[in-house]
Amino acid sequence: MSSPVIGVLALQGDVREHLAALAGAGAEAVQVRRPEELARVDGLVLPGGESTTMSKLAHAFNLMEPLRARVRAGMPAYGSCAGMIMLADKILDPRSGQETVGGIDMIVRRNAFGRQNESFEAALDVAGVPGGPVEAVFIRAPWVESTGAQVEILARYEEHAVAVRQGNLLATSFHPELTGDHRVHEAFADLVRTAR
Ligand SMILES: NC(=O)CC[C@H](N)C(=O)O
Repeated sequence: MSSPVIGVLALQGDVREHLAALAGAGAEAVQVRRPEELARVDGLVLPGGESTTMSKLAHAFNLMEPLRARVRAGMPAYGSCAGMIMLADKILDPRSGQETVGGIDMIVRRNAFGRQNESFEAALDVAGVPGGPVEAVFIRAPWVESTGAQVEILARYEEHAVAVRQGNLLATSFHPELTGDHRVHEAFADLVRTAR
């Protein structure tokens, strides 16, 4: 089967790292900054960065409604960290005017791990990612506060859900794009192939 074309939302954040991880996972990876570019991809990664800024830029680039429409229509999407926040139906503690694309029936808490623990790493078993624990890098990460019935929790750190899936939507609190381990991106690329 030909490799799927996977976009990385390139408004802000660690776009390059996701492009490299997708290439490492055998996908064709392209940047998405305009509605025409979004229309051409089979799946989309929403990177880590700053969800408030990403939300504002998505509006400024006329991407918010097209993103919502494609997610509603079933396009596979994967959000890491700020990208997870973008895929959440609800933010517990949004900045004023902060909106999300939504799609995953969950409430997330931004910067949830707090000052003492702003950045840390942990080896986590992630359901659907074979081959042993994933080295998970958390940077001012959100956690999932609560989920609806359709949401599958794929990983937890302590008692908190930090990786989830609902249908074709995948989200992690952590940043697999920073470790050189491409298994999470491979799992997402498989999801995109299956959905095509
Ligand atoms: N590394 C990250 O993506 C941080 C996310 C950031 N704290 C936010 O609220 O968007």
